[in-house]
Parts: sequence; structure tokens; C-alpha cells
Amino acid sequence: MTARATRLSDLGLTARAGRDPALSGLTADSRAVRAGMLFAALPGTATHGAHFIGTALEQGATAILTDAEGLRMAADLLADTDTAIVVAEDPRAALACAAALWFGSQPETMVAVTGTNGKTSVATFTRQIWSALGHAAINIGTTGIEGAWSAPSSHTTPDAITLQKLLAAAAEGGITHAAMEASSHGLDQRRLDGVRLKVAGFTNLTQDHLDYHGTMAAYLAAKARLFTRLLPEDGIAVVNLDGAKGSDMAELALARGLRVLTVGKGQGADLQIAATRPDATGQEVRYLWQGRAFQTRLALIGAFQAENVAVAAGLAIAAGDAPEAVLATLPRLTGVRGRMQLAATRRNGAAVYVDYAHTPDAVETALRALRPHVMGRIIIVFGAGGDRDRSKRPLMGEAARKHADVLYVTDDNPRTEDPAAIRAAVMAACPEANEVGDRAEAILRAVDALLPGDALLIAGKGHESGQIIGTDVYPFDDVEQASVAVAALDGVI
Ligand SMILES: CC(=O)N[C@H]1[C@@H](OP(=O)(O)OP(=O)(O)OC[C@H]2O[C@@H](n3ccc(=O)[nH]c3=O)[C@H](O)[C@@H]2O)O[C@H](CO)[C@@H](O)[C@@H]1O[C@H](C)C(=O)N[C@@H](C)C(=O)N[C@H](CCC(=O)O)C(=O)O
Ligand SMILES: Nc1ncnc2c1ncn2[C@@H]1O[C@H](COP(=O)(O)OP(=O)(O)OP(=O)(O)O)[C@@H](O)[C@H]1O
Ligand SMILES: N[C@H](CCC[C@H](N)C(=O)O)C(=O)O
Repeated sequence: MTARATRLSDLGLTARAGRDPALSGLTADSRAVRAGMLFAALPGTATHGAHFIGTALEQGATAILTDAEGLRMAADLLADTDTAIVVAEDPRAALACAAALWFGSQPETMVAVTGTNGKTSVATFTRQIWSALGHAAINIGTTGIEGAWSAPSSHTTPDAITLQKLLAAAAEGGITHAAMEASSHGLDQRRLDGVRLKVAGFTNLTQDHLDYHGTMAAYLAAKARLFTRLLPEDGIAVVNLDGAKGSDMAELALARGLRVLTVGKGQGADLQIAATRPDATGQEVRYLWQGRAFQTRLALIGAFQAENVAVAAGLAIAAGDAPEAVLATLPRLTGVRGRMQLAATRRNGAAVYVDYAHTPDAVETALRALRPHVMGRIIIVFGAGGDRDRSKRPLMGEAARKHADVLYVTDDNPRTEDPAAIRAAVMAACPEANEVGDRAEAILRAVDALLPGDALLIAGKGHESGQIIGTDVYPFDDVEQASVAVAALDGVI
């Protein structure tokens, strides 16, 4: 990648004592420092990057970006050095903006979506709409980079340097449109600062990630930061009024001087979901765009997907495509990997779905969404991830108890926690559930229990291709396990 800006001052950074060295690169990881680089010593959740300033200097860093705390921590090392020192109140924001200048280009039309649930679906649908309209488009998020380009991503919202490098490569490769997911961690850690967004979308806000944010108010504040990424004169917020906290977000966006495009079932919405009729393979939906009706078929299971499609259509319209053209693409939308994905069907007709529901609201939403498509019982296989919000576990158990008929509690990604303790926390709210720690065995037993007319929802891991136990990742794929179980029991694939 050719850097366009090479001096510190070209990146909007001002060092002490007027130093302005030419730079060979940027990094926030001391282990990646090479001669001539800027090392951003950032405050983190586990440690402060300032602990590694000594290593960075030894490896030839010519500039250090940090905060007042970092400067204090490394005062001795920095007292007597030629290294340029930049002290910023918010060094993560400064790094993100510097990275944008360093890499220099981004797709012309960029939108981002935030919310507890639905981000991947919305970003994927937005990209599919754009592709159907002939734009060179990608989506960036939990399922990686998809569309005209594809690559894996370790995070839902990549760190600022990775993100800006990726956006520049995309723009240079001819990508004109990008829809990205903005996670609350990403927003809190300023990973998107420096991204030039035209439109921002909001799906809903319910409980998750309290291990990181502490309170729902702090979680909401992190999500709301997305709207500060838009310019009041021409930025547009697309808000699902039916999503939890939707009207609060719409008010907040209006108060920031943004234009707001609303979607929802209510009559006041710009893009209204006027009626839906679910069937075995999808749903008929009547959308109204500013009062004008568009009848469409979605090959997607779940009422929530009609909402996500509305947000995606709203993003595409707000980003500049004609509403009629956007709405005409909707029958071409295909499902999102691991989101209410039909994974297998038993010989007796019972269907097995894989879904990424890993919050209390998503478990409830997914089960309720399935109900109109199922004549018999709904069986669920689920668990909760380790090293994540502990308080959501009984709430997930409660949602499953209320909305499913037969429950199997199993392991998700236990990570470094005791899997049995995680299962116990879930089962505190659904003691009658079957407990089967081994996920493959739980899936096999649940598939075996399916009678004609029943459906099985395997929740929590969606598209994931591994199970994290301790710090190791073992190959595991719910869709594959569903097929294996059906094949083992019915003798077919
Ligand atoms: C809690 C969290 O989000 N942590 C992220 C954060 O790490 P951190 O800054 O807190 O790291 P730290 O260990 O305290 O280190 C502080 C600083 O010292 C530096 N360091 C550290 C060690 C060393 O030897 N040298 C060195 O320079 C680090 O690079 C860092 O800059 O910044 C890192 C670099 O960008 C991320 O990789 C890391 O993601 C961790 C691995 C993670 O699991 N994050 C998840 C929770 C996350 O971000 N998830 C969201 C999706 C959530 C959702 O909505 O579902 C996502 O966007 O993916
Ligand atoms: N609009 C919605 N309202 C409630 N639940 C939803 C909605 N959209 C999706 N879900 C549920 O959330 C799960 C995850 O969906 P999706 O991946 O689109 O969300 P996400 O916000 O990207 O999640 P993550 O960032 O954790 O990957 C789905 O499998 C479904 O169970
Ligand atoms: N981005 C989410 C994904 C959770 C998926 C679930 N399978 C789990 O491991 O908890 C997180 O990191 O919290």
C-alpha cells in the first residue's frame, strides 16, 4: 500500500518540541514496530500500551502517540530521546484519524449499522441490494468481508489501522460502496473514527456486553456514538422505530441535527412494514414507501428479517439510490450465513435451522419468528459463551423456556470458564431442560427427538466454524453437525 502522507504533521498529529519525523508506518502493537514507525501506546482493557514503549523504542520507533497517563508511565524513557512524542486526550481517536490520512482512500459511499442484534443481516442485505443495482459493493463485519471481495475478519469492527488499510485497498480495487457493522466495542474504542460515513443505521438495543460496558446506559451511549460520525448538514440516520430504544435513537439523531429516515410497522414510518404473511420458505411483505405500496416476496424466514431488510433498504435509499429501484431488488435477497439458515431436513419433514441468537432478545426473537412456520413443537439447542456478559445467561434460559417446547442446554464457546458452571447459570431459569455438555451430542439427540411437523433451532454459533474451549479453537460447525446428525439417523445427506 502506498502511503500518501508520510510526516507526522500530515497525519494531523503535533509532536512536542516541533518534531516532525517522516514515518514508515503506524501500529498500536509493540511487537509489530519496525524502524521509523509511529507506535500508538493506547490505554487498554488489560494493560496500557505505555508498558511497551521501551520495546518500541528499541525496535526503532520514531514517534510515540499516547495519553497523559502513558506519558507519565514512560516519563523516564521519553525524557532523553529524539523520538517525537504526541500526547492526545483521546489517542485512539487520534490514531484512527491518522490511519485514515495514512492510507488515504475509502469507498465513496460508506454506511454503518449498529444495534445489539441484526447488524450482520442489515450490512449483508445492504450489500446485496447494492450489488443487484450494479454497484461494486462489500459488507464488513462478523462474517468477514463479503461481496465483490471476500476475506475473513477477526472482529465485527476491525481496529482502526486494519480497517483503514482494508478500506483503502477496497477503494483502490474499485469498490465504490461499503456497508459496515459498528459494534459497541468498536465505537467505544474509536475504531470507526476517520471513516467518512454518509448514513448510519440502528436496529435495536437490548441486553448484551455488560461485562465490558458495565451498565445499559453506558452501552447505549457507546451505540449512540455512531451518530456523531455523521456530519449534521448531510448525514442521515436510518432508525428502526420498532426496535428497542428505536425512538430514543431517532430523537437523539434529530437533536444532533441529522435527517432521520424511519422504518417500522407504525403509520408514521417513512418505510412502513404494512403487512407480512409467513409461509414455509419465506414471507410475503407489503412495504409502503412514503405511502406508496410495494408488494414483495422475501425468501427469508423470520419477521425480524423483514425489519432488517427495511433498515437495509433505508440505508441504500438514504445513500442515494432511487427508492423504487431499491425496493425492486428485495426478492433477490438471499439469506445470511447462520442466520435462520435451513441447515437440514429430516426424512419425516422436520426442519433444522441454525441461528446466531446469543442474547436473550435474539433467542426470544428467533423462537417467535419460527413459530408461524412450524406446525409441531419447537426444540432448541443452545448455551451461552464464556468470558462474556454473565448476567444474560439466565435471561437466555428464560427466553428459551417461554418460547420453545423442548430445551437442550449445551456448550457454546466456554472460553476460559468452567462449561458446567455456564450451563448451570442458563439452567437456573429453565431447570427442566435437558443438559448435554457436548454440543455435537446435544445436536444429535435433539435431531433424534424431531417428530413430523417439528422444527429444531440450533442457536448461538451461527456461521462460526470453531468452538473455543480454553484458549484453543476446535473445528465445529453447527450446519455441518446438523447434516451429520440427520445423515446418521436417516441415512441420507
Ligand atoms: C475488549 C476488547 O475489545 N479488546 C480489544 C482491544 O484490546 P485492548 O486495547 O483492550 O488490549 P490490551 O491487551 O489491554 O492492550 C493495550 C494496548 O497494549 C498493546 N500491547 C499489548 C501487548 C504487547 O505486548 N504490546 C502492546 O503494544 C495492545 O496492542 C493495545 O493497544 O484492542 C485490540 C486491538 O484492536 C483488540 O484485538 C481487542 O479485542 C479483543 C481480542 C476482543 O475479544 N474483543 C471483542 C470483545 C470485540 O471487540 N468484539 C466486538 C463485537 C462485539 C459484538 O457486538 O458482538 C468486535 O467488534 O469484534
Ligand atoms: N432485528 C432483530 N431483532 C431481534 N433479533 C434479531 C434481529 N436481527 C437478528 N436477530 C437475532 O440476532 C442474531 C444475530 O443476527 P446478526 O448477526 O444479524 O446480528 P449482529 O448484530 O450482527 O450480531 P453480532 O454482532 O453479535 O454478530 C440472529 O441470528 C437473530 O437470532
Ligand atoms: N460477537 C459476540 C459473539 C458471541 C457468539 C457466541 N457464540 C459466544 O461465543 O458468546 C461476542 O463476542 O460476544
